[in-house]
Amino acid sequence: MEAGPVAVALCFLLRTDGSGLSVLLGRKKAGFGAGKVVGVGGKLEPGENSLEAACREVLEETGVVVRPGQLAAAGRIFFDFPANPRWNMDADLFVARHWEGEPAESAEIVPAWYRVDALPLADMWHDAGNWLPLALTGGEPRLRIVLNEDNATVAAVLPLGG
Ligand SMILES: Nc1[nH]c(=O)nc2c1ncn2[C@H]1C[C@H](O)[C@@H](COP(=O)(O)OP(=O)(O)OP(=O)(O)O)O1
Repeated sequence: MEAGPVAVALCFLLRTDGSGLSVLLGRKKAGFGAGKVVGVGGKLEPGENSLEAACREVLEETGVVVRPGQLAAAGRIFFDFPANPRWNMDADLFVARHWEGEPAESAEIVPAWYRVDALPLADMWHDAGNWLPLALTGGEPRLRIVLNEDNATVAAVLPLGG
């Protein structure tokens, strides 16, 4: 029997300053997607919902304290890896404009602020351009991203059914 997708939660901290809207992303130091700039987040632990997982991952990866009530739903993306279905992930996206603390490097990521109108797409997963700008600007994407056999480039972007 094939296992279902792994549930993950991603949380994008957003701030506005003189140069416009910026988002906190992280360069991944190890694990899945190492070397890439990625959203802060990761897999749900048993018994956790995605809001709780998002808050825990923000704390673990950046040291920032954000509470479930400070998150707003920002979409849902199913990362579909037909060549390696064990990597399939069902990601709930959140944004937050309020939190406590300053981001700091952790064992998992090096966090940094990026302008939303100048996202580091060349350093991210190829699919990020298909969903991240929309998610950060209130478009609430609900998409299935189908990866090619190389598990990297995008084969198709489809609406999420159901
Ligand atoms: N195609 C894709 N595009 C993207 O932008 N992010 C993706 C992606 N496929 C997976 N991800 C993200 C979602 C999730 O946050 C992350 C993988 O989860 P984790 O960071 O928890 O995995 P790791 O293997 O590093 O951690 P452990 O759970 O400690 O093993 O990769």
